[in-house]
This record gives sequence, C-alpha cells and structure tokens, in this order.
Amino acid sequence: MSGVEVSNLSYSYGAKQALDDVSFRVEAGKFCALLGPNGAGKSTLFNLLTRLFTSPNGRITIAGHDLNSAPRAALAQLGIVFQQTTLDLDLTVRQNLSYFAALHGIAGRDAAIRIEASLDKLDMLERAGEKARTLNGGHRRRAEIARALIHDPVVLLLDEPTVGLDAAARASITEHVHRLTDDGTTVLWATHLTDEVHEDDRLVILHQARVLADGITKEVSGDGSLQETFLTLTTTPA
Ligand SMILES: Nc1ncnc2c1ncn2[C@@H]1O[C@H](COP(=O)(O)OP(=O)(O)OP(=O)(O)O)[C@@H](O)[C@H]1O
Repeated sequence: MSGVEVSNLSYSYGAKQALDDVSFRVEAGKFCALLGPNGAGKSTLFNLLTRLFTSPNGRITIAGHDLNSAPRAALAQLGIVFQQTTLDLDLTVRQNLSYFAALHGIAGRDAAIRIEASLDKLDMLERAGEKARTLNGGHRRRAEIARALIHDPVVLLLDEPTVGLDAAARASITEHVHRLTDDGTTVLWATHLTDEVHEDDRLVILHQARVLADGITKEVSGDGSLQETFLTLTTTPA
C-alpha cells in the first residue's frame, strides 16, 4: 500500500516555477527524506500536500485517498509538523495535546489514552504536566510531534523539524521519528541536512523544482557519501 503518492505535480508562483513535474511514491510504513537546498521547492510541496495550496497540474494521494477528489478522507490520514512552533506556550504539554484532540473530535477516556500513547512514543510522558514555555526547543518539538500523532495518521509530514535546534536535540528527534515507522507510520521528512538521513531511508532529492534522485539512500550515494552526492547534484547547474 502506498502512504504518499505524488504524480506529475507542478506549481508556479506567477512566472516562478517552484515544482516542475514532480513524481515520487512512499510505501506505507517507510521513512522518506525529502532533501533539498534552500529554494528547492520543499515548502511548496508541503503546502500542496496539506492542501494549503492546490494545483490543477498533477495528483496527490494520501493513504490511497485522492487529495483533490476526497480531501477530507485524505487529510484525516495526515499528521503535520510545521517548521514554526505552534504550541500554546501557556498551556501544559498535556493541555496542548487535549486541545488538538478535541479539534479532531476526540475526547474523554479515548483522548487520555491516545495522549499517553503519543507522549510515550516521543519519551515525553514525564513532561506532560509542564508548561510548554518551560521546555527547551528539543522537547517542544517532541511535544509537537506527539500532538501530530494523536489521531493516528497513516502519514506524518515534517517540514524541516530540527531548524534551530542543537546537535543533540536534532539527533534525538531524528532517531525518535525514524522509530515511528516501527508502528507502520509513513514519514515524509523535509530537510537540507544530509546527516538526518539514514542509509536505508527512502530518499528524494529536490533541486530547482525537480526531482534529481529517488531511491534508497545508500544506492543513491553509491561509493561516495550522501553529502558528496548531494553537493555534486545541487551545485551543478540543472
Ligand atoms: N510566494 C512566493 N512568491 C514567489 N516565489 C516564491 C514564493 N514562495 C516561494 N517562492 C520561490 O519558489 C521556490 C521554492 O520555494 P520553497 O519555499 O518551496 O523552497 P524550499 O525548498 O522550502 O526552501 P527553504 O528551505 O528555503 O524553505 C524558490 O525559488 C522561492 O524563492
């Protein structure tokens, strides 16, 4: 089964083409890194995947649901972590998650069970009663990821989720999110940092609106390092 499928997707801001005939498919339960330098088109793609933008060109399916013709079914299967923090800093971690659960129509005992399970996956249970304001950047991010899992989405999208974090927090979040695939979650992780990508991950390299490489990371890198491959691909004119 496919988690996310993008077919022949294009998008322009006026004369500026941000995505040019982009296609890739991520199988359910896999971690896929969407790797691209600044301006590659990653945020544009995320805005289309979350239906903030729509495009007449191309097709997106989420867990088999066409985002255009069945948007409610498709979006119900999506968990989203945006680049900018969206926690209410004056609420505790648990209150932030409860509020989000309520927005999804989840309440009472069901909500409590899901919140515990989501926090546990991110090793955040012991911080449930702390106000978001008192957490460091890494823990805030982990709380947001836990929040994105409450409704048990098939697909989790993260748009450069480690921006602004120190090396230890980046490594911890990267590991936690990789482990989510053990439960069958499909992960699409946008980044410009090659050290966040594991050699067995699916990898899509995006540059100047186009997909330049698509495959298993170690196969894309070949004999070199991913860093070398990425630099070669993205510093050579497309
Ligand atoms: N509102 C806009 N109007 C015009 N051009 C835009 C707009 N938003 C983005 N672009 C351009 O579209 C291209 C893709 O931008 P996008 O933000 O999707 O890339 P990105 O890979 O997310 O980059 P970054 O890592 O810097 O966020 C870039 O050339 C960018 O300058």
